[in-house]
Formats: sequence, C-alpha cells, structure tokens
Amino acid sequence: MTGLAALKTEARKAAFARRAEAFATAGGAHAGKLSEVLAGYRGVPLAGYMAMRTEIDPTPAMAEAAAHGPVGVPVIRAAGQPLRFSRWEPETAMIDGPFGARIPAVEELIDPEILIVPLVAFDAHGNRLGYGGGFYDRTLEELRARRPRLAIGFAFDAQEAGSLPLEVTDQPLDMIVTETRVLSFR
Ligand SMILES: Nc1nc2c(c(=O)[nH]1)N(C=O)[C@@H](CNc1ccc(C(=O)N[C@@H](CCC(=O)O)C(=O)O)cc1)CN2
Ligand SMILES: Nc1ncnc2c1ncn2[C@@H]1O[C@H](COP(=O)(O)OP(=O)(O)OP(=O)(O)O)[C@@H](O)[C@H]1O
Repeated sequence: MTGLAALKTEARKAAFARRAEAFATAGGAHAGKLSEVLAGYRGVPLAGYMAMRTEIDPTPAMAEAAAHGPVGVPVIRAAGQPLRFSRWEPETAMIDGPFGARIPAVEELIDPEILIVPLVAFDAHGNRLGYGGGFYDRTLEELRARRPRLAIGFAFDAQEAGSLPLEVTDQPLDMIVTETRVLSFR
C-alpha cells in the first residue's frame, strides 16, 4: 500500500466510526435539508442511492423528486468502470446488486444532471472520501466531460473531517447537505 492509500484507509476507518455513531443516535428523518435543496430543481434528472450500512437515507427526498421527473440509483457495471443509473420510483421492484446495494429489477438508464453522492467523509471545501472503489470519481469525471453536473454530497454532520488525504482523480462536490446544513462551493 502506498503512503496515500494508507492515509485514506485510516481516514475511512475513523469516519466510518463517526458515521456509525451518528446513524445509531440520530433516529428519524434527516432528508429535510436535501428536500429543500432539490425543491429548487423540480423535473431535473436526479441520481440518488439506496442507503447501505450506516449511510444517511436520501429516499424521502428522492420520492418527492420522482413525482416531478426521472430519478435513478447506481448500478455497478464492473470494478474500474463508471456507474450507470437505473430508473427508480418508490414502487419500483428491487433486487440485490453485486456490491450489496439494492438495484431496480428492470433496468432503464437515465442521464442525471444532479447526483446525490454517498460518502464516508467530507471536508469544509467539498472534498470527499468514499469506499475506495473510485466509482463516483470515475462516474463524475465521465459525466462532467460531457457537461457540468451538480454533485451533492449527502452525509451526517459527524462525517466532516478537518482535512482529507486527496489525489488528482478525486472529483470535488459542488454542495454538501447534512441533516442540519447546506454548504455550497460554487
Ligand atoms: N448506497 C450506496 N450505493 C452505492 C455506492 C455507495 O457508496 N453507496 N457506491 C459507491 O461507490 C457503489 C458501490 N460501491 C461499493 C464499493 C465497495 C463495497 C464493499 O463492500 N467493499 C468491501 C470490500 C472492499 C475491498 O475489497 O477492499 C467492503 O468494504 O467490505 C460496497 C459498495 C454503488 N452503489
Ligand atoms: N477517474 C479515474 N481514473 C482512474 N483511476 C481512478 C479514477 N478515479 C479514481 N481512481 C482510482 O481508484 C482508486 C480508488 O479511488 P478513491 O480512493 O478516491 O475512491 P473513493 O472516492 O473513496 O470511492 P467511491 O468513489 O467508489 O466511493 C484509487 O486508486 C484512484 O486512484
């Protein structure tokens, strides 16, 4: 493991612990701020995610958005490949995907303008640490090469880190939304 990879592993471990604690103590609804932000973008194609483990759950905000326009959730094609997003509505039949997240049983791909991005840790500048697959970095790089996208990191306040180990392939977030705050970076 390189020095940087070791630092990322360490930062991930610390943030996982803080996220698990926030998840256990938070209880109830957390997507209110996310709903407020998304209400300004009705009908715009949106990528959300199906929460795994102790991730903060964006599905209430996704359900509201789905009443006005297309919403999708990530589908892994293969390691080292960007994600695809398959159409999701609250009633969509779901199956287990390859890496533990639920995916729609029937695939219908969408091209999202706005992405709600899951994360392990974030900093006050919009940098993000994920699970280490590089999936969202590759996906945002590919999508942004075609046109700008709005990437919104969604997390518990407790997932904020003072500073994060970064590499050139890390794609910055445009906004971070938590259970209490909205941070904008551009
Ligand atoms: N809800 C949600 N869905 C998502 C993501 C996410 O972060 N959150 N992803 C964002 O990318 C993709 C899934 N990425 C994942 C990457 C790794 C593992 C995982 O379980 N890894 C194993 C072993 C890793 C290793 O071999 O090093 C583990 O952590 O135990 C799961 C999902 C697509 N869907
Ligand atoms: N666009 C890219 N092209 C090539 N390699 C990349 C790209 N993005 C990331 N990587 C590589 O993928 C590996 C994992 O990246 P990183 O640790 O940033 O993942 P992550 O952001 O934590 O995970 P995820 O985005 O899946 O939640 C690193 O070795 C990184 O260099």
